[in-house]
Amino acid sequence: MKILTAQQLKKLDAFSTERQNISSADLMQRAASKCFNWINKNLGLNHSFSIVCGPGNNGGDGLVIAQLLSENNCDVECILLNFTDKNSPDYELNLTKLQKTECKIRSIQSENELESIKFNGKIVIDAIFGFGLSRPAEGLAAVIIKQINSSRTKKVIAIDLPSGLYCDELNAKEDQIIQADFTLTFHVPKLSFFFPEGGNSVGKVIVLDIRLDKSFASKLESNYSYITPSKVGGFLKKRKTFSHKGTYGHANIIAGSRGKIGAAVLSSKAASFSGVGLVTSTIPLIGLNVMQMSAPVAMCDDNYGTDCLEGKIEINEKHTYGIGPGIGKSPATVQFLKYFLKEVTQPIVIDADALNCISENREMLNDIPENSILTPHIKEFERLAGVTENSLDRLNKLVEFCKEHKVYVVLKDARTIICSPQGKCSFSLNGTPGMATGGSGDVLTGILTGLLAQGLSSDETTQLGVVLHGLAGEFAAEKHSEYGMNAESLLEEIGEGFKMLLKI
Ligand SMILES: NC(=O)C1=CN([C@@H]2O[C@H](COP(=O)(O)OP(=O)(O)OC[C@H]3O[C@@H](n4cnc5c(N)ncnc54)[C@H](OP(=O)(O)O)[C@@H]3O)[C@@H](O)[C@H]2O)[C@@H](O)CC1
Ligand SMILES: [K+]
Repeated sequence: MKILTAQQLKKLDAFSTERQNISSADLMQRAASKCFNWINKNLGLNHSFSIVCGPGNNGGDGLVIAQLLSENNCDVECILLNFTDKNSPDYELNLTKLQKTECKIRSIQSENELESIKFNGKIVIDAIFGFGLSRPAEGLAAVIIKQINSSRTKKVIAIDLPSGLYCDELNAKEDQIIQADFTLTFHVPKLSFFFPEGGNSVGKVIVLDIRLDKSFASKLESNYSYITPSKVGGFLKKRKTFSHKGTYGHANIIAGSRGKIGAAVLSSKAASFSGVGLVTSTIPLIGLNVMQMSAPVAMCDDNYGTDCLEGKIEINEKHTYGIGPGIGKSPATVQFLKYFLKEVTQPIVIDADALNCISENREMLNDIPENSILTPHIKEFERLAGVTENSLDRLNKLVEFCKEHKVYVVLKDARTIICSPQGKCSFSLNGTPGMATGGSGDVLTGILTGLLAQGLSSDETTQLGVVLHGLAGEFAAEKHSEYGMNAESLLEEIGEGFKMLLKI
């Protein structure tokens, strides 16, 4: 699904109401009903609700949610921020309707009036600003945002976007933004959700389908899209009854050096849980016993070096290679990598120290086969493509890099970004902060190599692999918490990830 700018969302909104022959107020009613239903189903109605409304249509959504809560006999208070008299028409219409209900309404003109408002113990619904934010929140809006953020609220639910967060621009560090537990966003997540500059404020993102015109949306120009489990589930190939290990490809994980054999084990095991027919681990001799004992499913090729990989590898055209986890950067390994890249012609997966060796020996960039998949984290990417100033600068450099080198890059972060050789970027919302531990990346390399080996294209591999890895993380966090999980927990949950993708 395409990620759209605020301007495009406005166009889509206008087109959809015209096409469906409904008014903009009807669309607002639909959007707000979706929010109400989500709250009812997931949090229940037995709470004290405080709804804070700004002057635009985001505030209008808040007013309709207040009506619905009030009609359902909830304890609800609506706070109107009157910093302008230019309220939107649908806001005015819904305020008149709300005034006919039992809902308590308080109109706030100045900062002193905020002192009497308490958010402690309440569910706060943030409907101050949505995608119409045109400048940083200041004055009354900034003060109330600060007050909500520092209160002991039960939960904060942001409608469409946390107020103060831009839709498709970067916020400055000092900007006041609502820190939401949940963001109920309409139609599609917004670009800013994927960047660390504001993305920490969104909490858990719930995308609500408000039936905007999908065919019109698909024709809008956007370089960015959002990957969902339901989209990538379709990339999985059906396994045939009469099939054997040779049917499903051969992943060859080139990894490890003295003290870093664990990386090779994690990658090889992850590959073996990805549906691939066969796994070979190409490791230095030092890792042979460890690998054979901890990953008996993997065959070992220990012909290249004792403590680290060295020498000239013989390329097998039938193998799909993933190279890098734990290989180190010793001069012998750099030579090994140089030779490998010169010889290999099929797309490969390149991770970790292999990327660091390449950034220090940039001529190797020219030898990377087309459509290969590079999986740097932000620091590794900056070593390859240069230091970046912020997320938007990084995104632009990412597009340039992928186009220039005709490769896919999976830029690993809390919100992983995939960029294709055509410069198209896909974003995933799957994953959890519990995955921010050593070895998670090695697991991703294994999954990607295993999927690529099964004949999926690089495009399918990156999208499916990133979502699957994120789902495995979510299942691990559910079982062990975000604190009590590690990269090995991900391995155990890859199967649950597959089960979910197969159900959709
Ligand atoms: N298509 C969809 O997806 C649907 C969208 N819907 C909803 O509409 C929302 C977008 O509504 P919107 O366009 O009215 O803008 P919104 O965010 O309410 O704010 C605009 C107001 O705030 C003001 N303002 C801005 N910044 C300010 C600041 N820093 N400090 C003070 N004031 C500031 C601005 O003033 P101005 O910039 O004109 O001076 C204007 O008065 C969207 O997020 C979603 O919730 C649903 O109802 C239905 C389907
Ligand atoms: K909001």
